[in-house]
Amino acid sequence: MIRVAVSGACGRMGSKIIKRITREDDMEVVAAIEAPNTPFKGKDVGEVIGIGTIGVKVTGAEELEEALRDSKPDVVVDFTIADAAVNTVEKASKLGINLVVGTTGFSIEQLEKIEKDIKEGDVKAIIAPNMAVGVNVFFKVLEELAKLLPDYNVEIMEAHHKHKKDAPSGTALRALEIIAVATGRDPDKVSVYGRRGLIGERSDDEIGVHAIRAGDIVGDHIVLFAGEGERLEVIHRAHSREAFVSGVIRALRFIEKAEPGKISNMNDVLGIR
Ligand SMILES: NC(=O)C1=CN([C@@H]2O[C@H](COP(=O)(O)OP(=O)(O)OC[C@H]3O[C@@H](n4cnc5c(N)ncnc54)[C@H](O)[C@@H]3O)[C@@H](O)[C@H]2O)C=CC1
Ligand SMILES: O=C(O)C1=N[C@H](C(=O)O)C[C@H](O)C1
Repeated sequence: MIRVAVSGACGRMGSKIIKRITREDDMEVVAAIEAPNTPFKGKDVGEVIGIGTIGVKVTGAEELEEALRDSKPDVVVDFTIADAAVNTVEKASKLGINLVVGTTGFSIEQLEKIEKDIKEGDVKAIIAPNMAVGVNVFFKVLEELAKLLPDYNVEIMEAHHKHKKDAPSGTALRALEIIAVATGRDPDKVSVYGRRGLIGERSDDEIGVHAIRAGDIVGDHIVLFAGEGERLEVIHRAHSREAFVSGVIRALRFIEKAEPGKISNMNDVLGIR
């Protein structure tokens, strides 16, 4: 049995991950962590997320370390916000617990800390801005297209629900990085986030990144490669969060095979080279 602690347990992703784990026969939820001083503290997480009692009480993140020590999970899954995920990684690494992190919106400094904690703790970790199988194939396609069409103008567009806190999405930023690196460009130097005013002509080097927030859009990513007289568009649309949840379940089954002290990604889980 894979013993799983879920941080962000009552959120859009955390609640669906818990629901799915309760239906799998090789894994179980042993801890449910929520924001500090959560009103759900002490309530059964199954009751809170509408699946009935599962015997796991919600704990506030102020007691994260204690909760992890007591529940002894094999893996902590984190779908929260960047600051919270940094803390989850720190505590889990210190206790030698493996990690699956889907949270996005990290700063460079936060990513450096995460990397350092995982290395020092020598734990296994899978961190990916998008766990959907299709998106990870989409990344591979983008890398190939960028090499095949190096002179084409690239624009990245993403659309998400109105509740999403970070922008652009972690997936759009990963797409930017993949395309820039594949064509020998520095993503930080060539990215242009939205455009406004009398900004002049577009340079050939730049990569535009645009974020839409509206209603209940689960997650769309569109990358266009435009040349003279034509354009090629690659589109991934998540219809349901189950696409991400399925990826999390695969990551949970893979993690024992991951390299300790290092951050693995969904390519490692899915065997994409
Ligand atoms: N990698 C992937 O495939 C996906 C990644 N995401 C990312 O996952 C994150 C969460 O997304 P949603 O579930 O839509 O957000 P949400 O806002 O519905 O859920 C986040 C949950 O974390 C809780 N939380 C806040 N601070 C906390 C703390 N210190 N400790 C524990 N819990 C805390 C909140 O109360 C909330 O219940 C975002 O960064 C999002 O971009 C979302 C979908 C797929
Ligand atoms: O917040 C979301 O919802 C999502 N976030 C991830 C991201 O930032 O890329 C992945 C997915 O698109 C849904």
